[in-house]
Amino acid sequence: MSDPQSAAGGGRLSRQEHGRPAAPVRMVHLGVGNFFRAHQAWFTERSQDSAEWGYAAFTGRSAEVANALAEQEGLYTLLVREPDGDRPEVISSLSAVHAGDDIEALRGCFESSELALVTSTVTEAGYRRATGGGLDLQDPDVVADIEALRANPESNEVRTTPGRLVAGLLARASADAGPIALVPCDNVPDNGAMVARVVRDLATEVDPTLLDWIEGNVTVVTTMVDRITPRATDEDRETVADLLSVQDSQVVVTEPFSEWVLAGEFPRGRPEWPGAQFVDDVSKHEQRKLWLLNGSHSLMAYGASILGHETVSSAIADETVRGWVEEWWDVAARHLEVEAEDVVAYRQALVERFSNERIKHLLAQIAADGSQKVPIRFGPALAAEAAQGEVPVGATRPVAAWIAHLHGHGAPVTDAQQDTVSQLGQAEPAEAVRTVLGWMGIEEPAQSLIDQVLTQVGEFES
Ligand SMILES: NC(=O)c1ccc[n+]([C@@H]2O[C@H](COP(=O)([O-])OP(=O)(O)OC[C@H]3O[C@@H](n4cnc5c(N)ncnc54)[C@H](O)[C@@H]3O)[C@@H](O)[C@H]2O)c1
Ligand SMILES: O=P(O)(O)OC[C@@H](O)[C@@H](O)[C@H](O)[C@H](O)CO
Repeated sequence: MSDPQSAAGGGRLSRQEHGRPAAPVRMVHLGVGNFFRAHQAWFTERSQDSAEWGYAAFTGRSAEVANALAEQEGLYTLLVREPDGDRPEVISSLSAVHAGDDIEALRGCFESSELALVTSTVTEAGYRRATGGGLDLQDPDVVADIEALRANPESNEVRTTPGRLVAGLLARASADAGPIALVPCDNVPDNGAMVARVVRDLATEVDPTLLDWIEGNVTVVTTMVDRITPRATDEDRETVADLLSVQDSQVVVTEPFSEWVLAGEFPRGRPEWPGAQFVDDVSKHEQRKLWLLNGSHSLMAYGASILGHETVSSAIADETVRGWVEEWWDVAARHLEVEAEDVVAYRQALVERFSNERIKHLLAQIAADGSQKVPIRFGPALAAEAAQGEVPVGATRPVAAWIAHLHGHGAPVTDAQQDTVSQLGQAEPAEAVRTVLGWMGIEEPAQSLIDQVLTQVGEFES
């Protein structure tokens, strides 16, 4: 690897300067957000066999990131934010970058027998699920994708992630290009089963004969992914300009920690991905991370923003907030499958990670899309507590904080289910609590439980 400092002063990153030609495309990624660039692309960069494994990356929605990355030949700087300084790494694993609506290019990738796997990070909402987990067949974009692909399997008018995956699989089946692995990397429990289901649901509507081909050729890998990756700022881009003498509009900032646990088959191989763990079942890793890390993130996003905090590091330094987090962790820990000492160590490590003041992780960013996050982060432990009788305050506080947030307190409300959450915010409070508890799997909540949440909502709003 050449010295990135040799890149032309103040110029752009270039493959020639960096000394790494684009690797052959053997992977597709959907959703070129910050996290993908800090995680899957970085693991690939660090693989011993990275010269054989290039990504064709497709944006989720707008073409902006694809255009900007194309100007830099797919290269970008990952700024690893250590507690005492920044370490820049130039990442070159994106061999091609396309706008998400370039379905022709997507189809071309799927038709190649060289393509081995498809990773995705399109947010929880991007998989277009209805309550219950199946594909949302009422979603107008899903309906449009089904109509477009029914009318023409080679249609270029495909907008949703399940639609794009099915368009790709139709092309691959037709080209007889062989098996492929789908590898979702979003914070969704059992994300492999989730993707398998929405893909099958959409294929069923478009062309049921594809189901047999999927059965014989598509494996779905379930993953637990972790690396705190906030959005980069102008200041971060200036830091890279100072450190590397390049103007990089696509800087990504991340923490030093990273974790990737995967379960499933890769019929056409994969990069070596150093440090990734391959296991039979990710569920205990996934619960530990989703409930302890993401759960406390959401609790702080709603509760601590009401106290005026803007970032995770500021929130966790506040003793009141730290107390809420510890109370939630005490509840979650009772329902985790991992060893008690692992939970203790994980909690300590999380406090350290959250306290990294140099990571400006905005609570407002974490607060988005609560309708997709609150039930999966808090529901299982809360429902288990409710089934046992009296529910500790640490289990209900996150729900109360979210409802106070929907009432207009703390971070602004942005949600993929905007209509639903607006109605919830305007509903009679006890009814809103009942509805949210229902989403958490508590169908007939005791009046005492509803009263407990209402009291906590009142505390947040006073
Ligand atoms: N940022 C993190 O710290 C982190 C860590 C672990 C996992 N994740 C997972 O990665 C996902 C993406 O996070 P990020 O930090 O990259 O966010 P981001 O905002 O940087 O990127 C989101 C990506 O998803 C796409 N997208 C958004 N809504 C979509 C939709 N409805 N349909 C299709 N594509 C859509 C966007 O176009 C973009 O490419 C998260 O939702 C989370 O599940 C993030
Ligand atoms: O990315 P989201 O929106 O699913 O959740 C917000 C954060 O909790 C999340 O990004 C964490 O930082 C991440 O999951 C750490 O690995």
